[in-house]
Amino acid sequence: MVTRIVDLRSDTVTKPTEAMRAAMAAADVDDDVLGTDPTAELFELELAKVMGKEAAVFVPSGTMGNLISVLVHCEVRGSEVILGDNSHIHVYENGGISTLGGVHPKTVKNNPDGTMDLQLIEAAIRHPADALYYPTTRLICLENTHANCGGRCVSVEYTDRVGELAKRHGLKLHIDGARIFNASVALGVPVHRLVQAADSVSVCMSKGLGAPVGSVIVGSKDFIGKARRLRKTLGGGMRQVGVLCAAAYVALRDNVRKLENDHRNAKIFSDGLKQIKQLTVDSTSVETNMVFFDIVDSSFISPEKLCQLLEKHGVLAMPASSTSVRLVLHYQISESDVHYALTCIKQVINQVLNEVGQNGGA
Ligand SMILES: Cc1ncc(COP(=O)(O)O)c(C=O)c1O
Ligand SMILES: C[C@@H](O)[C@H](N)C(=O)O
Repeated sequence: MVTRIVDLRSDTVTKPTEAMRAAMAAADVDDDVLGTDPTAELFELELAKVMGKEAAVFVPSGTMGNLISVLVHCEVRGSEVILGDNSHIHVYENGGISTLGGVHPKTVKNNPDGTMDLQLIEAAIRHPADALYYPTTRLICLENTHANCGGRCVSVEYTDRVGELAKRHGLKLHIDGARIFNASVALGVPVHRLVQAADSVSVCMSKGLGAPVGSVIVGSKDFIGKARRLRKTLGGGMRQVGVLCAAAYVALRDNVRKLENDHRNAKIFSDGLKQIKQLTVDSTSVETNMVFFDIVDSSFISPEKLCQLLEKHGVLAMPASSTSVRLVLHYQISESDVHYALTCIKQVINQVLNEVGQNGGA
């Protein structure tokens, strides 16, 4: 009988706090499609200010935030976007920019730290004056923190250099900032400075910040005007959305300060995993709330099997590859939960080792 749940599958699993639920219940609402929901307006103004941009629009998900941003920047037929081959937009968003927006993705290899070599980005750019048979590059996308690169932070210096490169070539820069507040806290750089070079940012309120639903796109007034219209086209126009914005407002107010503790717990987890000889973890890559670890010999236990056995102890995690597992820390995971999960991982590995009759143990 499982009496304790430690959910490390993702920071998308965070549930609304009592303060969020109270704010949702008390929210002053009206019809946001008619532009009159006061709580939505208040929250959008606040987030635009925090991010240092002119305007903002609330959207149901980070996927829609990225989709709308790419499609507004690439509204001319035959447009191409340069993005990481391991980016969330390219890997986990159903190819929406192409299937719904007709935008052509031009991938550049992501480095382990989440960046793309500037020379490779520049080499990938295709200009309108180029050969008739080329698409035209109109946008570069970055991701900060970078989820598939272990939640690594992209520095403000690198972001600024990509912004300069984009401007030099008449391109726009979008940042998938699903976890931009994690990057800001880990780098010690104010979030508005971190995204200063970007023309648009999609910010998730529903991950480490803990709101139940939603993301926000920030950018210029003109850009957000087009984004709001495209949101409606995509069926994302919401009526009394102030109920959700009220929770997002509380998340912004209360939970940014909790991110540092998530990063601390990730480090504690990573250090504990290093003590288990059947596992390897690159602790230098643990910069924020994610920990990826490899099973040294996945022939004795696969990531899927390990996650299945851990679930019997109430520890929930997700395989990241055929040899690795991803753990994501969030403010509903305590340090005690971290130590409990580590104990369960050791127990499961010893259990399997005993079953296969091997010597040694975790
Ligand atoms: C880096 C990144 N971008 C975008 C998204 C999409 O957000 P959503 O799940 O709200 O569509 C996610 C994950 O959820 C993500 O990890
Ligand atoms: C899986 C992915 O879409 C999600 N953003 C996560 O990190 O959990």
